[in-house]
Amino acid sequence: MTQNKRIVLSSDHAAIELRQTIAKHIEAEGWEAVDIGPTTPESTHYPLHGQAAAQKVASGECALGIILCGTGQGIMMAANKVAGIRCGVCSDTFSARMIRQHNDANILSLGARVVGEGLALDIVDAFLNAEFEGGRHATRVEMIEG
Ligand SMILES: O=C[C@H](O)[C@H](O)[C@H](O)COP(=O)(O)O
Repeated sequence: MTQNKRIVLSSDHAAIELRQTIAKHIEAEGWEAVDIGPTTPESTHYPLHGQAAAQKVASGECALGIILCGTGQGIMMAANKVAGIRCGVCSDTFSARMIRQHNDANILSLGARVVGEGLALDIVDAFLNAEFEGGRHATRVEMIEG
């Protein structure tokens, strides 16, 4: 893993509490949480928050990102529109590990209305602690980038 330990977090209104819990959890594990909100519960638009987090990863300011909405799906779609972003939605730890190892994903998306807190934290740990394997997977990731 890179020396950059900054992990950007963002969500829409559906996932504020879980996002803040994840931020505290990863800080306790030695990562630097860059939580870009929102912090108030008013209804908001997930594309804004997905794209804001994606920009921080694409620019190199943050090494990786964790984004959340109700299902994780809409905010993932928005993040993946930013060049250089590979974001997957995960509801299990195997997928969270594999999107790093095989797909070199740089953002994890979670659905706060899908997974409970305990599982979400395990998924986050699986994602952050996995490493891209390179080799044949690098060839395929380059093909995604076009
Ligand atoms: O993919 C979209 C997300 O799940 C949103 O969090 C969800 O659509 C928000 O729904 P609502 O406005 O009913 O809270």
